[in-house]
Amino acid sequence: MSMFRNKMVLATSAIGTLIGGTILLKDRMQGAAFEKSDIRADGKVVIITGANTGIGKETAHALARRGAHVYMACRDMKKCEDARQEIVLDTRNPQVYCRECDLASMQSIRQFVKQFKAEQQRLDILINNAGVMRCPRTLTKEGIELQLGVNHMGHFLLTHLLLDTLKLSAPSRIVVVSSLAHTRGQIALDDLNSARAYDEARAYEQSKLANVLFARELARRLEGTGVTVNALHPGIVDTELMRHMGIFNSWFSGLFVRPFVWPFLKSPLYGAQTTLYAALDPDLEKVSGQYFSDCAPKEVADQAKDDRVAKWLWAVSEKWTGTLTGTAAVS
Ligand SMILES: NC(=O)c1ccc[n+]([C@@H]2O[C@H](COP(=O)([O-])OP(=O)(O)OC[C@H]3O[C@@H](n4cnc5c(N)ncnc54)[C@H](O)[C@@H]3O)[C@@H](O)[C@H]2O)c1
Repeated sequence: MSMFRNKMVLATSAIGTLIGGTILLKDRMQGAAFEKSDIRADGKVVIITGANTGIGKETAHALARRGAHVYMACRDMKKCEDARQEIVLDTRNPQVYCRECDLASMQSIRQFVKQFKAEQQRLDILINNAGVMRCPRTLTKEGIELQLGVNHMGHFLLTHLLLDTLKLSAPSRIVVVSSLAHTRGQIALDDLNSARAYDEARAYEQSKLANVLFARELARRLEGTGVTVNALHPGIVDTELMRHMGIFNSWFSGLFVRPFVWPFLKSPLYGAQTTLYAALDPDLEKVSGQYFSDCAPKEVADQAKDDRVAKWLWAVSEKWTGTLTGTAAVS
């Protein structure tokens, strides 16, 4: 009997140590918090794309708490409204708005900007956050491969249409949520639209590299305007982003993969910290063309420093989004 009791005590303390250790590890893996948490954003007008879930929702929440006027630019109005109500209830800031913006449709983006400009004279912070990862090959309304279309091209058009307002509101900021995945990315100069060959992971990595190339090229073009643009990696964050990756959504993964991966994932709250840092830290007011991770500057991959590719991508993006002509032409 006493041997049985000893075994029980041993097993209980082993389980306790395992749980305690896992929680401690999880805590350590959350990464840096944006330290200047008392910084207010009262009256600042902010647009956040993909603000109804994950990192975008936490970013919207934190900015609303700091007093900003937050425009949640989302595709799904029902989910957006649910998130908005949660944020307003918690922050008591009524200046949080849901607006439809499907980044897979140029017409939707143009309509969003038209409505926004009819309501607001200024824009202090634009946060290009929305993203889709490793989905099966799908096309946007204009025929652009979805990951490139939403993660890069849609944001390219959105930013372009808002530049005049951002310049008038200077000092103002553009924050581009990229990813560490850009380090594995290559821009397929001969098959940008993945028409000949499609690989879900490669298309995501290409789109995230495009984010960094875009941020750096735009920063160069905006020199002297008072509008800054920086890109970032939010960390590996526990969000719905992996919804298309079957391995992470099966019962098998729920039982045998997730428990082991969970301690190493940031919560969405911590995933939003580097975005908040880039959007609000006063020390970054004149910093542009940089890349951040864990609330600190970080070197980008060599292929993200290739100015010739950045210029090529810029020219193609202008053509495919119709920023010069008003009519998108994908080829
Ligand atoms: N989660 C991570 O580990 C991680 C790592 C690196 C980078 N990122 C980047 O962080 C950003 C936010 O991702 P998340 O992790 O919060 O994922 P998420 O899936 O929770 O959020 C993505 C948001 O983008 C929106 N979105 C998708 N397609 C859209 C479209 N056509 N139009 C408008 N909105 C659209 C979704 O509705 C959602 O609100 C993405 O750009 C992602 O690439 C995430």
